Amino acid sequence: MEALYSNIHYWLVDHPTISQFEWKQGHTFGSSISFLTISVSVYLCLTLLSLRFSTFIPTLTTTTIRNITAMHSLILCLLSLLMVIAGILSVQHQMPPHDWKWIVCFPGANRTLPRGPVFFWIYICYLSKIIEFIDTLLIVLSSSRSRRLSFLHVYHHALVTVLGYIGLQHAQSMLGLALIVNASIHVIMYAYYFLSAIGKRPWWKKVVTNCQIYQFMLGFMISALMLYYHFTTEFGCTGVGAWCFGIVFNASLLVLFLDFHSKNYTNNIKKEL
Ligand SMILES: CC(C)(COP(=O)(O)OP(=O)(O)OC[C@H]1O[C@@H](n2cnc3c(N)ncnc32)[C@H](O)[C@@H]1OP(=O)(O)O)[C@@H](O)C(=O)NCCC(=O)NCCSC(=O)CC(=O)O
Repeated sequence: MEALYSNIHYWLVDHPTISQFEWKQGHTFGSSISFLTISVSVYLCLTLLSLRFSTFIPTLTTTTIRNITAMHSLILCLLSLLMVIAGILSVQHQMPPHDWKWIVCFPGANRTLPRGPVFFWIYICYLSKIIEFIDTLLIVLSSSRSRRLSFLHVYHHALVTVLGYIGLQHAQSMLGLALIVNASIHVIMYAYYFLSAIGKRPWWKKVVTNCQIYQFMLGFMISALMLYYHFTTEFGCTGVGAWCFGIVFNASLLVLFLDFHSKNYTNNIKKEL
């Protein structure tokens, strides 16, 4: 058992590529402003064009689209699970001994650089947000696109990538925790999408939405703690400027998800009554 743990720890934390990782703008793959701008612009342009010219876009047969979405969702589900495990091990490894405050507040005044295993996995999470653009492509190519290509979906996919970039660039406090929480939610979300795609639509759709809503609420609570440390400790916390963008995004997603919740589930209760 111990040998298995050491092996996992080596491949997820201690391997030189991971332990010596450093986000260097312009050097690390995907770290240039042009990479970010082009990726997000191409994503938005193609999505808007597909909305504008939806009648010209062929829809794939149900079987083809289901097989591709099932495979894509399974890959993202497993990748998210990997990020949860690696995120926990990396935080444990990189956190100074018994300094629990570090989880929500990386020491400021140039004392924290975006390097080491925690930032490696945040970086993988950032790249995974670009892979998640494929979700939108799959929706566009499916027959249910008019129902599922929502503002919430496109807004989330475009902005989360930008915020991941800004967070890495500024070694934003709380990102390690955000990685673990968000990847955990994505494990169940992509499991839900996988099961839907293979025709076994789970009964727990509402549970997934509730978990997403709790995630955004938790974001506010942890932020309050981070701000407390920021204003009461000698060096403050890193990336408070980047956090300002993040918290506005968090608030907007909370509003959009509450709206999604009331539209999708409140009517069901009324129908049941
Ligand atoms: C329960 C939810 C996860 C999903 O709600 P939806 O109404 O979109 O779900 P649904 O029941 O229509 O989904 C089932 C349909 O999705 C298809 N499907 C399968 N895999 C998919 C994938 N990877 N991306 C997009 N769609 C996919 C299935 O084949 C099925 O199609 P068919 O219906 O044709 O059989 C919800 O809580 C939610 O997140 N809603 C917002 C919509 C969204 O885009 N969410 C993801 C990004 S936001 C996010 O990720 C926030 C976060 O960080 O937590």
